[in-house]
Amino acid sequence: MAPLPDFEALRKTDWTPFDAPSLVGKSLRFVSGDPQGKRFRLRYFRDGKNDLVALAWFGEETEGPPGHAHGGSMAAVLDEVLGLAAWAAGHPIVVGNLNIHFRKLLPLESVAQVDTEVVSVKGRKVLVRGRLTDGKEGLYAEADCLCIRIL
Ligand SMILES: CCCCC/C=C\C/C=C\C/C=C\C/C=C\CCCC(=O)SCCNC(=O)CCNC(=O)[C@H](O)C(C)(C)COP(=O)(O)OP(=O)(O)OC[C@H]1O[C@@H](n2cnc3c(N)ncnc32)[C@H](O)[C@@H]1OP(=O)(O)O
Repeated sequence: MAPLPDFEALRKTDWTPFDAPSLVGKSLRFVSGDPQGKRFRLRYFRDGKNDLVALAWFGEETEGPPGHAHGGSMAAVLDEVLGLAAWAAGHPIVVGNLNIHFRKLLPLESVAQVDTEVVSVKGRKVLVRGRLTDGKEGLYAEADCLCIRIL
């Protein structure tokens, strides 16, 4: 069996844990609902700038290209994390448009980092930008997520 992800080792010292269900309820099951699952395992934090950040483990069941994550699995993670970033910034939204550039294959059984930033708020439209990386120089994907306020 593959080694379990060591989230604590990857967590930066100025990150504080973020409790997603207490903000948006327990319906976020597709991506982050099973912290011990074989597909995804996610942990949420706020970083030193108060932006939402996620550590996301891509298990073997996310496979697309041999040995690597399916693009749809990366899209699912980005959809949830960037939408949740808007909620965490005080905007009750759904995702209207998610535009992803896939830059590099993401190896299975590895933990990736998703950094987020709310870049603009115009009326009901909240634009969130995200980067899915290896936590260092390696960029797997970057995305712009247009969120629309529903409340
Ligand atoms: C019945 C259940 C509702 C329950 C809600 C309760 C809880 C909230 C739900 C989820 C939150 C939970 C956790 C959040 C964390 C992660 C989220 C996961 C992300 C998702 O997985 S979430 C599911 C996927 N998501 C959808 O399933 C959306 C389906 N869709 C719609 O629900 C509508 O389509 C909507 C609301 C998007 C817009 O509809 P609408 O009628 O309210 O607004 P309208 O069309 O007037 O647009 C207003 C202005 O936004 C611009 N605009 C709209 N859509 C655009 C687009 N696609 N591209 C570019 N611009 C767009 C217009 O151009 C206009 O711009 P302007 O004002 O400048 O003219």
